[in-house]
Amino acid sequence: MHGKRVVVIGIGNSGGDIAVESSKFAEQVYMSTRRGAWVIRQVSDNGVPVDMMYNTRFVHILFQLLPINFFNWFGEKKLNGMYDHTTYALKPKHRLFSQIPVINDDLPLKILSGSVVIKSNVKEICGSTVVFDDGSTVEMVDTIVFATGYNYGFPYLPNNVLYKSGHRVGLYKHVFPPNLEHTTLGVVGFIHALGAIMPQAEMQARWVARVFKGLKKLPSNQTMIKAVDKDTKDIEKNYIVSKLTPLQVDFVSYMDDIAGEIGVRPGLPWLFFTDYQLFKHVLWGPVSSYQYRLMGPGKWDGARKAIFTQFDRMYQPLKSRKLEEPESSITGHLVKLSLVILSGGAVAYYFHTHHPNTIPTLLSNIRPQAAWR
Ligand SMILES: NC(=O)C1=CN([C@@H]2O[C@H](COP(=O)(O)OP(=O)(O)OC[C@H]3O[C@@H](n4cnc5c(N)ncnc54)[C@H](OP(=O)(O)O)[C@@H]3O)[C@@H](O)[C@H]2O)C=CC1
Repeated sequence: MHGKRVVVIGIGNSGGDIAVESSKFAEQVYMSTRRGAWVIRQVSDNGVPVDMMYNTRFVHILFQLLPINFFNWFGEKKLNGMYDHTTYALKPKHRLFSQIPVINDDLPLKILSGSVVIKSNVKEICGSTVVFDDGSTVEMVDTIVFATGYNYGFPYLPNNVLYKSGHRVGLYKHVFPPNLEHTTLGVVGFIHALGAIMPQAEMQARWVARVFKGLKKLPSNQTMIKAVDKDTKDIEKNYIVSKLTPLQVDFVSYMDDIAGEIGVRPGLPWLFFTDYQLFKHVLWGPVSSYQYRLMGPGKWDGARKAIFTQFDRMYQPLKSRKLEEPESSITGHLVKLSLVILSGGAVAYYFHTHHPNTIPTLLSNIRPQAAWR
């Protein structure tokens, strides 16, 4: 890419990475998008990694209680507060939580400094000239990168193994083909969520191991097929599922769901009464793999301590210069607590009056499991 004029087509996470990296050496990078994208940062408020900040049970409960449009509005406002997506020519046609966002801390800076220029969709390519939908052109282009996504397929499997559910390869809970006579195949890592793949793949692998060992039975083929189709319908309610983006799951719901299969899902009410300090960490802290090692098969005695110290480990590399720690303010804590109690009360009251079944259903979903009681 050194000294080249580059056009990157597609503004997914591949396109974002390629544009940013090549802009360090290229003469000029252009990035073409047909519908734009929301660009989010990995480093969130106070420098906390975005998944440590938002992949928490508290946020997850709010997502279940409040309408998705509220989170779209809130998230888009926060993102535009950092860099206005219209000014940066990024503003997409879709809402924040209906597509995979581009996670890229550097892209806005590259756009601001002019080393990456956002363009509309490509209309045609004439020799070394690229013509865009809005009539503008870029001349003397050396390299065009098609960062236009993947086709997902299993060409090495017999057709009868695959069950299609809309755009998705229909796997029971994204792992088991639902129409096999015997459970001899499990697919691990074939999902996408706003969270790291490693803990999700680990959870799937733990389930697969138990099924293959005969410790856990799968439901009948018909039940699995029904569940696959329901899952596809559910995700399509708020998310644009296409052949390019068929793998989406909700991080916490999915982790808890598979954990339920294994018998390792932590129950909040149970923790509240038996270990309040741990309850607070499990409710407010990131849903990391440690939470699924507290009890049940695969229990790890170090899990509780690991949960309490996960932020220490994250901050450790930053402690490269000794500074005085700021004192925590009691008033700040009290204000935060009152806000939480007030908003929690308001939300609970609203749902109690408008949707009387929601709260009992939610509580029954987060109850402790028999496997580890
Ligand atoms: N660091 C990481 O964790 C990374 C993760 N990934 C992941 O890999 C997966 C694939 O990502 P990626 O390769 O970016 O692919 P995506 O499918 O996410 O994005 C493809 C992009 O190409 C555009 N596109 C597709 N077809 C056309 C076309 N015919 N004409 C014009 N534009 C087109 C799409 O536009 P439109 O939206 O309009 O359809 C979209 O902007 C994703 O899950 C992604 O998150 C990828 C890179 C890095």
